[in-house]
Formats: sequence, structure tokens, C-alpha cells
Amino acid sequence: MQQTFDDSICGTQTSRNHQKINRVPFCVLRVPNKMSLTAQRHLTIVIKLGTSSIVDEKTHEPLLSTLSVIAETAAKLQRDGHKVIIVSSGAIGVALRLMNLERRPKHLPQVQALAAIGQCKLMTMWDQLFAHLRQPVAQILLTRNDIADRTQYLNAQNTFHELLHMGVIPIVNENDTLAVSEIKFGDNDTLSAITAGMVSADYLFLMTDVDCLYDKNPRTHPDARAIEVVKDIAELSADVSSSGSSLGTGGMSTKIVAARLATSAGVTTIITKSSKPGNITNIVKYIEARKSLPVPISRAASSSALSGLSADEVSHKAAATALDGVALRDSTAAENDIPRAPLHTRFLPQAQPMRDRYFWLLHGLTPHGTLYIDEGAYKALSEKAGLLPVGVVDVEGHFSQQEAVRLVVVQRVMPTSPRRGPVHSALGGVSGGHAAYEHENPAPREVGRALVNYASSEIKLIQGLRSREIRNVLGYADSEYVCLRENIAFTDVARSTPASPPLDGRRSVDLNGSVELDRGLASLS
Ligand SMILES: N[C@@H](CCC(=O)OP(=O)(O)O)C(=O)O
Repeated sequence: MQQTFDDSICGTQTSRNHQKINRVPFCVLRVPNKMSLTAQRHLTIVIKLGTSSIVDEKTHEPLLSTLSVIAETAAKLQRDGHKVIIVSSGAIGVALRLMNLERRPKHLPQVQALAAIGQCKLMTMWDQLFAHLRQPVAQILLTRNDIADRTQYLNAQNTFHELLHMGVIPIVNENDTLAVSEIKFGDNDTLSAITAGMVSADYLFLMTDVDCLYDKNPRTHPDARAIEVVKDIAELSADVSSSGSSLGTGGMSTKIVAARLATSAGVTTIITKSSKPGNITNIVKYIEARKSLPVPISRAASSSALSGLSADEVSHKAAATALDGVALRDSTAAENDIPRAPLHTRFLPQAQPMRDRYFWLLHGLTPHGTLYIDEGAYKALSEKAGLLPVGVVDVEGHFSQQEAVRLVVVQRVMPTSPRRGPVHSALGGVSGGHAAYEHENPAPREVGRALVNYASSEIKLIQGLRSREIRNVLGYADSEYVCLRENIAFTDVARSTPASPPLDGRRSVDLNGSVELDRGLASLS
């Protein structure tokens, strides 16, 4: 994501406060009053359309007017120098009409066959619409399996970048014909968020059948209020009861999951109405224009997001991140010049996006099991180069070396607990004697995902032991760590940002993407 602020001025200004003269840092970003998206930085925009935006829910006829405006909007953005990816559902919906079926079948092979039939037709439709606009498109079909290997993930990423560089609009869908439940993204909301993270998009538009999120169901509560900006998804209290169309798999709750995922990668995520696709440009213009408004640093710096930063850092961050709502609420002349955006819900991106490799570890891989670790081991991971066997409390599932697992923190009931009993109480699985502990202990919580250096059967043997005992127990010791820190991604974004130790994301240039085992066992005594 590029950002240029050649025309900003920063410095200090004098202000009087209770007779005291203060020098207050300020920063004014000079931008033209009337914002044209053409004049702005070049953006990468992912637009996700669900089945209900592609075909009529009852007749399954294609919604040609919506599709045409989407094509026009995407082609115009592309011509203005932006990069556009469309994530298009609808293969199964389109096939229902072709095959004269009334509803989506339940039997998996039938669904997969329909997806194969419909995908062909769906792409033909897109291709024809874009052909009128002389806009080349490309089809990308993905399953989770395709990106589970780091090299393949990087290959997919490279292909996206190359297509965008060539001025082509990639049209993405899940490869339903091959995907069975274990290798499915499950819904295209998630797929679109992973795609947006993969290409470091600026915007993800989740087009749907409502204008925005509401705090209550607006159909049954006339007093429902629109939620326009979401700064922290954890604090969101919205009505997410909409289950989506009868043809698709997503609903409002999958959109929230997708928004969490995309914003963690630094992507501004928008929910808006698919029947008005022209809104995409207006919403982007509005947000970009607001970002470029003068930001008085004194107020910006008082925001929690920016506290502790130098004036210079604040000025850049204030403009680089969606700071609106923090410092830009005042109606200034410049703000009044910005036409209001159509109704939408905007999820603000994390100011410090998760680095790409961690994003892949968290969202690209399917976990094959769980490592239960203690609080001490979790805390120590901020300094240590990995997870030591002594911090592992229990293992669940069957996995091999270098496979992904969930990391779950549990409370160790006794400091030197025997391997099983008490711990199981913390996991909620036991007998009366430990019930009190169960009640008092904090619930086990998933804190991240990791690639393991040892198989599940091996970790079961070495859990709770010192690293120097690994060789005696297993007959070999490839690493003193069960997982290396660089192969652990935390759900807490702050722990998975570029500042986190010790992996350089740029190393992903290494197309092998293979994980180097730590062989520094000299330190083991
Ligand atoms: N991949 C499927 C759609 C899956 C899906 O997530 O659908 P939707 O909830 O309508 O976005 C298809 O093309 O029919």
C-alpha cells in the first residue's frame, strides 16, 4: 500500500491555555478540496458478491443490471489506475436455472457437479460483460488446500500480483468441484477476506442485501440504528441474525468473521448493498477524502491508537490509517466539501497490520490438532525463540511435523501437575474432585496457530520435560522447541505485527517457503 505525503506540512504552533503558552505540534496534509479518486493513490479493491447478488433467489435468473453496474464500476476503477479483484459466488445458483432445478440439492456430489456446470456459465457472463468494456478478466478457483502449502500460497499471491499488474481483473470463487469439507473455505466471505489479505488490499467490499449493519433487526424494529463505523469488532453489538440467501452459504455472521480477518491484515472492510454497486466508488472517494483532511496532531495524538508516538509518527499514521472518527469529526470547511457517502458499515483496519506470513499461518492453514500450553509458556513466547516442551500441558489430535495446530492456553492447576488429571479439569473434562478448580479457572482460550517441529505422538512423550531430555526420550532432537516463534501466529494482532520477533516477512521471497528447523542444539546440555 503506498501513501505519499509530499505536500504535508508539520511543525509546532503556539497556543494559549490558562495563561500558559504552549507549543503544540501540528500537521496539515494539503490536499485538493474536491477529491477525485483519480488523483488519489492507487488502491487495491476486492469486491465480494454473494449468490443473492448474482441470481434472483426464486427464479435463479441472473441479475443482469447489478452485474452490469459492477462490471462498469470495476472497469472504471481499473482505468483510473486502481486494482480490482472480484470474488464471485453464484456458480451453483446459475446452474440451478440451467438444469431446471428448484432448489440447491443436499447431496455433495450433486452440488459439486452443479458448481462445475455453473462456474462455466458464470465466467462466461462476466467475460461477456467485461468484453463490452474491453476489460480482460481471469478466473481463479481456490480451495484451502491450494494455499495450505507456503509455496503454493506464495504462488497464488504472485499470480494475483501479476494479473493486477497486467491490468486484468481476477474473478475468484471457491473450487467447489474439488472442495470437500476439510479443504473448504466454507463461504466466500472468508475466501474474499483471505484474498484481500493475500494481496494487501486497501478495501474489501462485502456486497449484500442490506445497506449496513444495524444494532437490531430493522425489519422488526423500526428504531434500529445503523452502525456506520466499527473500530473494534470485539465490542460490536449488531444484529447478525440474517442467515444469507437460501442458495449461498454465508450470512451476516460470516461477514463479521471476514471483517475481523481482513482488518487484521490492514484492509478497510465495508458492508454495503449489492443492488447499488455504483456506491463502491462513492464510498471509497468519501473515505479517501476524509483521510486526507488536515489532522491537528494535538487531537490526533490524544487518541489511544496514537498515544506514545512522536509527532512525526502521528502525522503519518493519522493519515495512513483510518483515523476518522478520532480526530476528524469536527466539521471543517474541507469536510463540508466532501459529499456524504451512501449508507454503509465500515470496519476500520488495524493500524499495524499482521505480517503476511502470520496471516497465512492463522488463516491459510487448517489445524490438525491442538497444543494446550500454560500461561507461563504463552507469556514467555514474547521473549523466547519458541515454545519449549516444558510449557506444553496436553496434546489433542494426530499431526505430523510441520503441520498446523491450534495453541490453547489453559490454567495449570498445580505447579508441578502430573501429566493428565488436574489439567483435564482445566479443560473441562473431569471428576468431582476438581470441580472447584474448573469453576475458578479461566476458560481455555485459543491464542494462535503454529507449525510444529514434532509429531503429536512425539510431543505427547516430551510434554512437560526439559529440552535436554528430548534426545533421551525420542532418540533424536531436531530442535529444543516444539514450535519456533517464527512459526507461531497469535490471534492478538499486536503480537503478530512487523515489530514482533524474529521473522522478517520479506523472507517470504524465499519461494521454498519451507520452515527451517532450529538445529542449534549446541546449547542443550
Ligand atoms: N462457491 C459457491 C458459493 C458459496 C458462498 O459462499 O455463497 P454466498 O454465501 O452466496 O457468498 C458458488 O459459487 O455457488
